[in-house]
Amino acid sequence: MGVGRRMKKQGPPAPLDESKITMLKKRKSGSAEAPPKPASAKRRRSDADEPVTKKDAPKKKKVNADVNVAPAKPVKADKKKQSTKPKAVPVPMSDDDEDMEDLDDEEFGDLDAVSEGSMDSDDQVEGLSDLEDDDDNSVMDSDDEGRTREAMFSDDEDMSDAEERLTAANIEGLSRKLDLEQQAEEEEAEAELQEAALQTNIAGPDVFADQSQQGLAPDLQLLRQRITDTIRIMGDLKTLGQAGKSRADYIDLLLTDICTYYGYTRFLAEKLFNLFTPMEAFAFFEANETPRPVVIRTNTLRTNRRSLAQALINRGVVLEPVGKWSKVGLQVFESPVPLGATPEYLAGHYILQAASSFLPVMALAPQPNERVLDMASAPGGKTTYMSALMRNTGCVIANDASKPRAKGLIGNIHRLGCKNTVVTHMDARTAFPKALGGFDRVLLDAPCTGTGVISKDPGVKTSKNERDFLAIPHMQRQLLLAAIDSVDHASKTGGYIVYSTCSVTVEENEAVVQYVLRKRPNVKIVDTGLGDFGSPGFLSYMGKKFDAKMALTRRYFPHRENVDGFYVCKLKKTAVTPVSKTDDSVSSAPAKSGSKSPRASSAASTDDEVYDKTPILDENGDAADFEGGAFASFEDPEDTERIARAERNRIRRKGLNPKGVLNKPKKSKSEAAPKTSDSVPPTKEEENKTAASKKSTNEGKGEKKTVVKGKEDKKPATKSKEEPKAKEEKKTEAKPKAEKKEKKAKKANK
Ligand SMILES: C[S@@+](CC[C@H](N)C(=O)[O-])C[C@H]1O[C@@H](n2cnc3c(N)ncnc32)[C@H](O)[C@@H]1O
Repeated sequence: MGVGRRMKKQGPPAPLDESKITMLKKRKSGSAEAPPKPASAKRRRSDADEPVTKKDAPKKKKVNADVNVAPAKPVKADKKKQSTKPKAVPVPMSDDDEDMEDLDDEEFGDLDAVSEGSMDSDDQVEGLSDLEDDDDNSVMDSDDEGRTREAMFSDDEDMSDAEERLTAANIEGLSRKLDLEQQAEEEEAEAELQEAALQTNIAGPDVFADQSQQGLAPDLQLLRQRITDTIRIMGDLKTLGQAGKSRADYIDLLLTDICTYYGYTRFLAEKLFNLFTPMEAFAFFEANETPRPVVIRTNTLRTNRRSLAQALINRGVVLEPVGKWSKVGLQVFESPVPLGATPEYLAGHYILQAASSFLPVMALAPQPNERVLDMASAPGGKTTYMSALMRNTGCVIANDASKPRAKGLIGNIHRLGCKNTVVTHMDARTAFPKALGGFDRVLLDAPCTGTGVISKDPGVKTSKNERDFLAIPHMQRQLLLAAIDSVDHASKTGGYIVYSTCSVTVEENEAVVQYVLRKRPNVKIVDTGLGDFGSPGFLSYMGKKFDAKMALTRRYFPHRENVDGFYVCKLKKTAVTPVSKTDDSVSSAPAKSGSKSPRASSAASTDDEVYDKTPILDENGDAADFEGGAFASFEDPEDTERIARAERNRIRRKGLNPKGVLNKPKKSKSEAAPKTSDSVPPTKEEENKTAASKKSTNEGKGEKKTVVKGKEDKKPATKSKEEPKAKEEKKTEAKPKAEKKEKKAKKANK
């Protein structure tokens, strides 16, 4: 009982305690069969609870008001007064507990019902109202309840049963009412204070006056006050603005204050400020000062959310579902144990993952048996989610350019039991689709400036400069083009790309998408499927207009959704990228001379241009070959084809036409000899022949066969340096022999 009770007291809901619920449901069904008469606490509640929960709020007030005023019931009023002292005594706590037990017993009709902690008080109020309205009603029949009260109010032993019950009910009712009133008063006072603070400067405070204090350590309270004052003035500049001060002056002052108060560089503060109204910008900066809720994602490859919640609750963790939008997220309010070291964590039952980071995967919606690419995947929160959604079928290529991060990725993949995942460590800009293409879906959770996760990494406030906001979006554009070109538009189940960042700037989001829409007319923005959660992408920004469908992309903000700042865009590829378009997109750099392949030329000509090999076609240009082939089991005959294909790709990468190179008649041994690193790699046959001839040559010379033999072949300079040495050695070896011969000859002569 302890756990469930603790949870209800500390956090709102316990909607996940389903195993307990099942047990309780059984109990409930048992009690339902029992005769209705045995006036128990349960019965009181079962009579009262369900209809009461929603309608009793007014009743509660009415009853309490009666209690306070009605002279016809002096006893109640007296008891109530007496009750002011016991109110602080743990009676309400006991009541709470009891109510919780009752709730446990009776209210857990479904998971959500558990979360209604307010039902406790409602229950009580209902009991109270019943008690007053009809003296003989079922509430009063509650023997168990009566006994409980007796025990609780043992000081009042001389009172009659009815009085006792009345008193107990009044005390708790009053206690709750007082609590509510106090809370309301406090809220009112707070609101008044805030209003007063604003009213004091109703004529428009002279926010510029304080600037003389610059240079001293800032008084943060004053600074904050000035920020709010400036924002208020900017809301009605005509009335509140000072003469001679323009909007720009106020913005300038506000930005200066924001930088001082929150610690941003001017550059970044301005960039972020420009995304919102001044008021909302303030809310955004404020939200960045507080952490987002801790969220874990259930790994459905190993367990389910209900069992996981139960296991963690048993460890004293206070949690609830993250929201209706996710079936696997749990928000953790409190944990007496480190969440990264529980047995459940170690067994891979969950992963610590920010709520917003679920969204791109949900938008991508990978299906079982698909071939999916996660272009920038470490540390694998999204990869492992994809793997789980695909139920460990199909294939996920999890790539990341960072080796240390890729190690973390591998760790997570193993811990979470993802068996359909292959980790690669490549620069996705150049590796895809050259190395692999034809994916059903691609996720590009792009490297970004991290302006959406400042609460996690406050270093962003000062570390990101103008250069970053040029270089990073540039990289994002390259990656997104590669992502698009790696998708098979003809995929029967997919053909989708999801682009996401944990940044809120337009340069990294809408502007990147706009760029690729221009470069790749064969993609279109589609609905993310994430519903109303979040806000639509910007349709325009600072005079720039974006695609009308940009509103289908989603933005998430810490101050709006209480999640990390995030951006999600879903694209559907409708056709292979037209070669003409890839040529169009050539920027300034000239095409590689001598290259006859249009694809190769376009790829070589610009740094943001990539090949479109969606999918990588076989020799006959037949894409159907790839259905289940590219990622199927690596059987021998298929391997041969793959190797051949890889070879063709290799040749293409070198800017050569594979057909031309492979169909060339094989040169004679002597002709083939001077191969450079740029030439086409030798076939196996050729390699064997070369190796055999080298071996025989070396054996003939009596030299030892070494591993670096090949290198020596490629580096004649080294060899030539070694030759004179060997000759000298031979000479020195030969000298004593000659001397001996001479001596022998002399002896013979004698
Ligand atoms: C936002 S993080 C990815 C987070 C990951 N998707 C997850 O959910 O755990 C961006 C990743 O991109 C990787 N990265 C940066 N440049 C890359 C490139 N050119 N190719 C592939 N990965 C790259 C970084 O190493 C980093 O791990």
